[in-house]
Parts: sequence; structure tokens; C-alpha cells
Amino acid sequence: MANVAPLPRGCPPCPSPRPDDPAADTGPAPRDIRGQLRLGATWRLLKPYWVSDDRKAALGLLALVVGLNLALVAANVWLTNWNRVFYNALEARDFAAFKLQLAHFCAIAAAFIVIAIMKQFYTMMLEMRWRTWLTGEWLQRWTSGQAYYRVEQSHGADNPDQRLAEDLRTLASTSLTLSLGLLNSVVTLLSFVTLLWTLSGPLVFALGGRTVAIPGYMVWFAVLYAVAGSWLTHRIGKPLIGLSFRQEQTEADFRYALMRLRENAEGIALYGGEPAERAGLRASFDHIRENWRWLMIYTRRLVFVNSGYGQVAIVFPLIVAAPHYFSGAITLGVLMQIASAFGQVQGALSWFVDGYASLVGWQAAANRLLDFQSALGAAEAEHAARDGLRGIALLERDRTPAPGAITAAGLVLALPGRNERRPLTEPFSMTVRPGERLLVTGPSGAGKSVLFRAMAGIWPYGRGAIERPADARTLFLPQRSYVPSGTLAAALDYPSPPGTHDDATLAALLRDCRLERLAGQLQRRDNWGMRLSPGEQQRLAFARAILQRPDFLFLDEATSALDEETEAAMYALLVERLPRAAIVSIAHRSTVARWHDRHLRYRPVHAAGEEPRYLPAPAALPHPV
Ligand SMILES: Nc1ncnc2c1ncn2[C@@H]1O[C@H](COP(=O)(O)OP(=O)(O)OP(=O)(O)O)[C@@H](O)[C@H]1O
Repeated sequence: MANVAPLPRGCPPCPSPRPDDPAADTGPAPRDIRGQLRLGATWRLLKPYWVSDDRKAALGLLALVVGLNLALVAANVWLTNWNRVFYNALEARDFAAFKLQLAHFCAIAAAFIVIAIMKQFYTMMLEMRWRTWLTGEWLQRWTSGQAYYRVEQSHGADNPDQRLAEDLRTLASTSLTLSLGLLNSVVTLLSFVTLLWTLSGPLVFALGGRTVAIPGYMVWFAVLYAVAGSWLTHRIGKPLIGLSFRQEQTEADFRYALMRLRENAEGIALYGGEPAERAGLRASFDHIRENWRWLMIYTRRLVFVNSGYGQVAIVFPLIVAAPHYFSGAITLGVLMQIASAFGQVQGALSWFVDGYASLVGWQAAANRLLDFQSALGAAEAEHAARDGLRGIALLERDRTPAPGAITAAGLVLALPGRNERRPLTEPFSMTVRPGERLLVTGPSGAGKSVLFRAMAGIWPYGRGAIERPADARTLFLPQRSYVPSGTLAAALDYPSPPGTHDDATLAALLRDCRLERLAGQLQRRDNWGMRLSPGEQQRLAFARAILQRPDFLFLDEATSALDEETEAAMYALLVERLPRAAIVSIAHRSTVARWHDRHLRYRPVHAAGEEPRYLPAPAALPHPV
């Protein structure tokens, strides 16, 4: 995970492209939308849930929450009326009425408490329902078509984990809070606007020899005041959207750096890398602090506008209504009532000003999701473009040119880049027939693993077509196989579901793979990827390959951590247990050669000083040393 570029002086409020992005220095930079208010696009993020399969339950819950919200407003009105009656009873020293009103109060308070609890409870329920649906949908896209891999490879979006975990939560919860707040404002507005209209009467003045009358003029003043306040708030507060976006990014980068320290604890401890790590973590935290400084500055401006707006709102109606009062048109009581109604109307109209800070966080989270959505879209397009229109085609065929074989024709492997893709190889062709064993060798960095990735359909960069029998099962074992946490039995069964094979089968296989020490620990839960030695993990991967019974098995330096004798035992086991499987091995060690019957060698074809380029071509098998 990369660090964020420090904010230059003068603060561009939005993060600049990340320095580690390989595409950052090529091609025109895309328009930066991360600090924008994008209501239309955000609406398209919110809408799908409300038209999904869950819509009935969602709309039912929403109706309930809205109803409870309105009931709370009604309870407030009830309380206001109770106030009048209660104080009148006190003033009249009417003890019987006093007792009755106390009983009323108990009823109002009980209703209030019950409604408030229910409102909170059902809002939380709706929030989690929405979040569950959103998370399910986004996880589906994230884990389909190797999008998680493609987005990482292309540096399409920083910290996807934070976007899936936090931004989706913020989207669901803040959308509900903001929209319920808006509803309350509308209800309050409707309740008081007629009162203010009636109380304030028309404003009559002469203009160019004509008499002009503005009915309900205080309402218009309240609208003007709120519009001016909203405009000013947005002007002053807009940079906060970009800053909030960046704050989330820097926080997530810092968390990720801490997580990497944990994950690589052993390597760092062995290097004695604490000072370097500490410096890296401090630098990462500095980005948080630096951005926070700008957040403070812009928040100070926003609070200045907000509180100024709130303070002026206290005297504004009095000033506007004062001419009527001084002309004797209204009494002091009416003036005060106008001021109070104006306060209610103006308060309702100020939903935008008052909620701006929440709106900023909400829009920043939505922008991060929109950004993520376009990275996912690009990954999906890349996956769909495996037909070769825009890269290497991976075609699953009922009949391939050589029966049952994987064939590659006119293949050019290239490196990723936004506009220009640097070719790694000259065009070449190859065939892997059922049951044959092919050794792939070449200099480090020549593109051998890239060839495997292309065969697996996760490397679209380049040209040409790979044809694979549609019913063929392929399995790729990298140098460090993925070992999930959980029971050892589940790690062996992976990617099949846990319990696919019984413990006796697994224990026998572990013994065959020279892991008898682990045979008694099949049901033990552990972080096996951290606990097992690299050589043990490679043997575990062999065991898994035998269980999966692929037709084509690709081994990318899968025995690099084994001694030669164990390596030979593992290959012998593969040949014995998977006699019909084709085996394609990438290896630097010549001892591996004896298990193969063909050889594909990457031969350099570039001149000295040029960008490296290779031609993979058939060659004689190397002799074991
Ligand atoms: N995601 C990526 N983005 C940019 N370049 C990449 C990416 N993945 C690999 N490369 C580059 O592609 C080239 C080929 O990598 P590859 O892993 O295929 O080499 P290799 O032949 O398997 O090397 P080795 O024998 O050392 O394992 C290397 O220069 C590598 O840095």
C-alpha cells in the first residue's frame, strides 16, 4: 500500500494521484471528482436497494420509522400544549387540575419514551438491513471475475477494505439520518409556515409611484435568509468534501501500514527493521495530521459561517418585523410570536446549513464508493474483454485446435500501463497437450509467471489468444500458495468447501506429502500461513493439488523451498497420483528437468541498453547438474 503525497502549500483540498500509481505518469490525468458534490451519481448508489428484492421489508420499515418520527413531532406538540395548560393550572392555584396535568405528563412522557426507543430500534434495524444488502452486492462484484486482483494490480482504488467496511456503513446510516432530518424539517416547515404567513401579513411599500404589497413577507425573508445561508455555507464548506475524502484515505493507509507490520512481524524482527518501520508509520501518520490541519482550518471557517448565521437569525426577524411594531400595526406579543414562528421556519429551512458537516462526510463516503465503483467497472470490463478485443483473449472451447489441449497463438505478453503497454515478449505460440509435462525456464523477470497469469485469465495485458477446453480443470500453484486461516483440514480442502474430504483421507495424504507431523492436527484452528514453514506450505499445496485432481497443473517454482530429495518425492507423487494430468512447471533448478518431457525457454532478443524483451521458444531439456 502506498503512501499519500504530502499536501503542497496552499492546500489543494483533494488528494493528488498516488505516487506509486504506474499509470500516474502516463496519459492525461482524469478529472478529479473526489471533492465534488455529486447528488445524481450518489442517488444512483442509493436507489438499487429500494427497488431490490428486499424492497418490501425496506419500505415497510421506512414507513414505520417515518411514522414514529412524525409521532415524535406530535408528542412534542402535545408537550407544548401541555405546558400552557399546566402553567395556567399553576397560576390559578388549581390543585385538582395540577394533579390531572401531572397524570397527563406521565402519559406524554411514557409515549415519548416508547416512541423514541422504537424509532431508534427500527432505524438501526433498517440501517443494518440496508448495509447488509449493500455489502452483499459490493462483495459479489469485488469477488467476481477476479476484480479484487485486477483492482490491486491496476492500483484502481486505494484501501478497498475500508470502502467496503466503512464507506458502505456511512452511506446507509448517514443517508437515513439525513433524510429523516429532512423529513422533520419539512414537517416543521409545514406546521409553522401558515402561522408565520398569517401573523406577518403583507409588506406594503411604494415603488415608482405604485403601491406594492408582498403577502406573508416574513416567510419570504425566512426563505431568502436560508437560501443565502445555504449558498454561503456551501461556498465556504465545499473543500471539506475533498478533505474528508482524503482523511478517510490517510486513516486507512495508516491502518494498513499497521496491519502490514503485524503480518510481516517475523521478517521485520529478523531484519531489526523497527526504526525503518517506526519512521514509515510516523510518515503515514503525518499525512493524517497534515490533512487534519486543513480540516481544522476549513471547519473553523464553516463554524464561523454557521454560528454567525445562527446568531443573526435571533435578531433578524425582529429587525424585519420592527417597522410594523413601531408603526403600531402589531403588539409586542405578536412580534414575539412572529419571531418564534420565524425561528421555526428558518430552522426548518436551515437543514442544509445545520447538517452540512454530516453532508460532507456522507458525500466523501459516496465519492469514495463512486471511485471504487469505476475501478470495479474497469475490472469487470477487463474480465469481459477476455474475448481479445482489448487484450489477451482466453477462450473456453468445446473443441480446441489440438484435441483436449491448451493452445496459445500469436501471444504477446505486456506490462500494464494506462495508455501504453510495454511488450515483454515477441509473439509466440505454444501448446500443452493432456498428460504431457512442460518445463518453462528463463531469466528472472522475463515474464514466466506472467504467462501463467495469462493462462489463468487474470493477465489481460498483451495480445493474442489462449484456447482452453471448456471442461478442463486447471490449477495454478504459485511459489507461496495461499493458506486460509481456520482448520488444517479446511486449508487442505480449499478452494472446495471444508469437509469435502474425510480426515482419514487427508491424514494419509499428509503422510504421503511428508507432513505426517500434522496428521493429528487436522481439526486444529490456526493461522497456518504464518505457522508453517515455506517448505511445509509447498508440500501442503502439493497435497491440495492431488485432492483437486486437475487436468492441467501449473507449478510456479512450487518446490523452490524444498530440498532436492523432497522435491523429487513430490514430483514422483504427482506423476503417480495424477498420471493423466498435464504438468507445466516454472523452475530455475535443473533438477526439476528430469520430470518433464518438453522445454520452453525464454530467450532474450533485446540489444544491450534496450528494454528487455524475450522470445519463449522450444528448446532441449537441460541436463541435471
Ligand atoms: N502487476 C504488475 N505491474 C507491473 N509490472 C509487473 C506486474 N507484475 C509483474 N510485473 C513485471 O513483469 C515482469 C515479469 O514478471 P514475472 O513475475 O512474470 O517474472 P518471472 O519471469 O516469473 O521472474 P522470476 O523468475 O524472478 O520469478 C517483471 O519485470 C515484473 O516486475
